[in-house]
Formats: sequence, C-alpha cells, structure tokens
Amino acid sequence: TQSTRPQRLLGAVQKNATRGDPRSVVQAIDQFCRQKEWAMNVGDEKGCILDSVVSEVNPATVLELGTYCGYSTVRIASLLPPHAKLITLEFNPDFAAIARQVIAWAGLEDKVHLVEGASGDWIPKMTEQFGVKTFDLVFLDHWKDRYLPDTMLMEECGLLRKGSILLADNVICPGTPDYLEYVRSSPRYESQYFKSHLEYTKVEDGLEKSVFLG
Ligand SMILES: Cc1cc(-c2n[nH]c(CCNC(=O)c3cc(-c4ccc(F)cc4)cc(O)c3O)n2)ccn1
Ligand SMILES: [Mg+2]
Repeated sequence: TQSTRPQRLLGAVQKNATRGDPRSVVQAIDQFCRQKEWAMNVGDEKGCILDSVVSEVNPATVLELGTYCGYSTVRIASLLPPHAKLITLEFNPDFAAIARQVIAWAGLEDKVHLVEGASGDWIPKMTEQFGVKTFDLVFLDHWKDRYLPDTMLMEECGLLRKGSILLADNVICPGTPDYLEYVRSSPRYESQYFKSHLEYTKVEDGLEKSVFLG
C-alpha cells in the first residue's frame, strides 16, 4: 500500500537525524521538504522567527494549535526551560501518530503533551485536564478559520493573562483576515507583523505576534 507524505517525512527523520538531537530532526525535515516533498511545517525561515519569540518569552506554559508532524513542536520544546509544559493539539489522528514519533526521535517526549482532537472541544478543558491556569505563549498554526473563534474562546476561558503572547502562523497565506483585523484593532492586544515567506517557497507569508494586555 502507498505511504503517506507524513510517513515519508518520518522516514527521512529516522534515516537522517540523530536520536535525541532536536536540531538534526529539524534539519532533516527541512531538507526533505526542500529536496523531496513540500509539507506544511512552519519551515526554516519562519522557524527562526518562532525560535526568537520563544527564547524571548521563555515560557513555562505553551499551547500549540496544530501539531501536524511535530516540526514546530520540536523547535519550541527544544528551547523550553526545564519543567516547562508544551501542550499541542492535532485534529488528524494520522498526523498525530507521526508527530509522536518525530517528537520521540528528538528525545522531547517528556516536555510535550500531544492531544488528539479539535481546538474548540479541548480549549475549555485545559484547566481541568492539564492543570494549566494560563498560557505564557500560544502558537496558532491550525485551521485558519479557527484562529479568531479560538482566541475569543481562550479569552472567555481565562487562559490568557496580562502579557500572554499569541504567535500566529500563515496570517497572509493561506491567510486569517478576520483574526488579523481583530488583534490589530482590539485595544486588548498590541500586535506586530513579522514578514516572511510561506514555508519552502517565495510566496509572501508572515507571523503575527500579539501581546494580550488583559
Ligand atoms: C480545529 C483543529 C485543527 C487542528 C489542526 N491540526 N493540524 C492542523 C493543520 C493546519 N495547518 C494548515 O492547514 C496549513 C496549511 C498551509 C498551506 C496549505 C496549502 C497551501 F497551498 C498553502 C499553505 C500552510 C501552513 O503553514 C499550515 O499551517 N490543524 C488542530 C486542532 N483543532
Ligand atoms: Mg502553518
């Protein structure tokens, strides 16, 4: 039977990356996506912006919406202080199964809690299920039409505190116009756009960083 693209991506990691070395896992995925098959990882260019924001925030609690194959999960988790917690939500069980193996290959399974399911169902359960009061950093990289409703849901559930950082991928391509309008016009957010490109292409894309002001 035919393998899937995520299965081939995992194969490239197991072939080319060193177990327990997150940087080599990231490099193996980027090489696979540049040389073999495009895949919707945040990629190396936007990944550097992600790394700088994670390092600046130095978060104790992180929520990632949209795991896919675990590329950005590995980038984020490799930069977290000890005892920090990264919860990542993936809707597609096949993607989740691959992501678990990619995260394990990087040796980061103890820092990551991967949950299978829809953001709208899980965001209201974060506190009771995981004992998280608020998130220091949220990386939005899931269905683009869910960025705005899920941000409002996180506000309503009290998961954001004064100074919480939202970092959103794909605000230009595929685009999240309603989310951009909201965080850029709301007095409760201070937003900044980091111009970049759609992963592994020359198409414009960017990350929007928004500070929740409480
Ligand atoms: C509802 C819910 C959903 C999830 C969830 N889990 N996994 C995802 C993945 C979502 N990501 C994307 O669709 C995405 C697409 C492109 C793209 C594609 C095709 C093009 F031509 C150009 C660009 C590029 C990207 O960078 C992306 O991130 N969502 C998890 C939980 N709850
Ligand atoms: Mg993305």
